Amino acid sequence: MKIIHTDVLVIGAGLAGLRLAIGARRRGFEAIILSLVPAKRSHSKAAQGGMQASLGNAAKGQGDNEDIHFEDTVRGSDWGADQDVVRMFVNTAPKAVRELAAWGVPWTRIRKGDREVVINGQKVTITERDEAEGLLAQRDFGGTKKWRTCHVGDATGHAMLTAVADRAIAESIPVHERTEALALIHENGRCHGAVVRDLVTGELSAYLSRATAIATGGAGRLYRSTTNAVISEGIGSALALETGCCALGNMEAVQFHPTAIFPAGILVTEGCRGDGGLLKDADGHRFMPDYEPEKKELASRDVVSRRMEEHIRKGKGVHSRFGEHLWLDITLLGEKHIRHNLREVWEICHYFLGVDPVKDPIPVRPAQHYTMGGVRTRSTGECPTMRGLFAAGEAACWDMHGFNRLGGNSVAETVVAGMIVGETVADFCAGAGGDASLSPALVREFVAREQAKLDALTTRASGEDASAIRREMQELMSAKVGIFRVGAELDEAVEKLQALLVRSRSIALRASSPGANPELVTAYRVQKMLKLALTVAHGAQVRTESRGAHFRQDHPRRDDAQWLKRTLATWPDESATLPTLAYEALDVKRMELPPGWRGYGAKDYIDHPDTAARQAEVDAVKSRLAGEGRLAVQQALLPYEHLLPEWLRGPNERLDERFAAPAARAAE
Ligand SMILES: Cc1cc2nc3c(=O)[nH]c(=O)nc-3n(C[C@H](O)[C@H](O)[C@H](O)COP(=O)(O)OP(=O)(O)OC[C@H]3O[C@@H](n4cnc5c(N)ncnc54)[C@H](O)[C@@H]3O)c2cc1C
Repeated sequence: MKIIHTDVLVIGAGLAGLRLAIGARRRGFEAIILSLVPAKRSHSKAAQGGMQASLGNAAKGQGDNEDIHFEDTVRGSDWGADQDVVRMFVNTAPKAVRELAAWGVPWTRIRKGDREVVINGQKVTITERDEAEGLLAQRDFGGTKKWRTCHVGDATGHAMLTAVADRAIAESIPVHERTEALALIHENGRCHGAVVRDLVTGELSAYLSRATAIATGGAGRLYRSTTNAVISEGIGSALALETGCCALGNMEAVQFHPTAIFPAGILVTEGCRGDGGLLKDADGHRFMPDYEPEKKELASRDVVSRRMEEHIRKGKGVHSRFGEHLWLDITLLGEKHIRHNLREVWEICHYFLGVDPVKDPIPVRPAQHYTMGGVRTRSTGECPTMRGLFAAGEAACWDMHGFNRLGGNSVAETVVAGMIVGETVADFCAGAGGDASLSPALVREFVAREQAKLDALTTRASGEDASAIRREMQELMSAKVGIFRVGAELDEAVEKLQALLVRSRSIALRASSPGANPELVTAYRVQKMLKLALTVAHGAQVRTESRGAHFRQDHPRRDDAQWLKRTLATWPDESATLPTLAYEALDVKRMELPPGWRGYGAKDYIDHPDTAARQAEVDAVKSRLAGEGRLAVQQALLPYEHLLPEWLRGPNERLDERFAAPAARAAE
């Protein structure tokens, strides 16, 4: 048995895993990163539209700051987010975007003077300030009050991942690609690393580490229709779940993106609507202003996706041989803008659809896009119930997005979380927590257990078909645990998923090769995916309210009185067919932004009993400190800086502040 030792084992080589490993390496610790694919093929590469950071450079972003980004994110989350984490995030995002610029990300820059843009369907001229010439540009995105999304055309993830992966190479961090973590090695609430399968040879090894971090991305492939890559199967989250003691947070919070190309499910970025694209129905009518007069196409994703499906249900969808869809019309942006700022969109439409978006509308319908839930951690990234285990990025629930993530906040989260959690991991390795004694027998036992599971699959003479089970799971999730949910259908979904899980325990293969064998991979992954699917469906079944992306037709109101809490799902034991659910209350008395109306979507919610008192306190602090500037008010309401590593504390500089009169600056 091969045993590999390292200080830090990072499972996942997307933006979050790479940035986390760089942080630990810079503090002097050895790190190894595992990845199913070469690092630069990780799913982060697919991010198109951009990264939110409140720089306030662009004319339409003027006046932006951390407070506005904070409010947008908390409202976007439908008050599900941890406000400490959101504060840490909004303060660090501008630093992260600048770090990436220094690492070579060719951010789209501002050119001073007049330029024509499309706002609310109209061509408008805006003037970029002289002093902003050459600074990072921002575009508009959904659910935001300011233009805040920094981007590299519409290939932002590509540029970011290339730069961060190159930085990891420069820091001499090895990526063991085409390897897959199958199980965490743990004992008495202490993680010691993972059992890892070589996807080419099939050989199992033990990777032993002082600290282990899960950064394995989302679980989109639980659904049939998703914008996610084929490797986004949520396996890292399942590894934590299978320990029996780590919880997954808010798994029922699943995002559906409004503009997936129909029927392929490939994403066209929110940047299309941010730049002025319109949603239209079968009659060519722009319908979003009818539902959302304030934010129109740029309400948050959960709201727009629901409105689109509602409109299709009213008979306004476009009929095609694959089913119904709506149109995304970006023709009004003009060829120059599309070929320059939305080049990937043009190419995707051209090559995958045979549609020229310069001249023709794009067929779209919402599809699964993002996993808000994940491995529950503290605000600094460590798992509260397993020492030595950490998580970051889409696989984690630390919990920045609550029940709905804003566009552009995910790639920003990956690098910010990498910066913060990388420090937590390094602190852990440097402190007493980094020492752990481990018996060789335990390692042998974990490896043998995984080998036995694989052997059972490759030697069983007859049994269930792994691909068929997986397809049934995906169909079920899309049909019954989608955008609109209802109790009876969720009951049915849970029951059928349980039956599929039982069937998956007797899968037999046609190809029994223990090495490179896609059928074997499907077989062992689907067993884990079904457990995840059950955390989603059962969480949705029990949560009898609507919040963000979790919408119950039979319970359409947000109910803060009963449900202002985070779902924690654990898996009791290998024979179980249902997760155990527990709940963690969110503390309204500490909230900087107490629950209220989001500014879009339904205005109909049940208040938490503490909301009115906390709102009165917040108002009193704001009026008492009115003359002392926003930072003083913020500190009084929710002190969070102690949670950040020292080098990430402190305010961010902005153009407005640099050019402001000294008196005004002091007040800031
Ligand atoms: C089409 C698309 C466009 C998007 N555009 C944007 C955007 O414009 N702005 C934005 O903010 N967000 C966007 N997002 C979301 C964002 O891209 C992702 O949430 C984010 O990049 C996830 O990064 P990550 O590092 O957490 O995971 P990933 O980049 O998904 O990386 C996961 C890594 O884990 C590895 N892995 C998985 N399982 C295992 C295992 N068992 N063992 C070993 N390795 C494993 C994989 O190989 C991979 O290296 C988009 C998402 C999609 C689908």
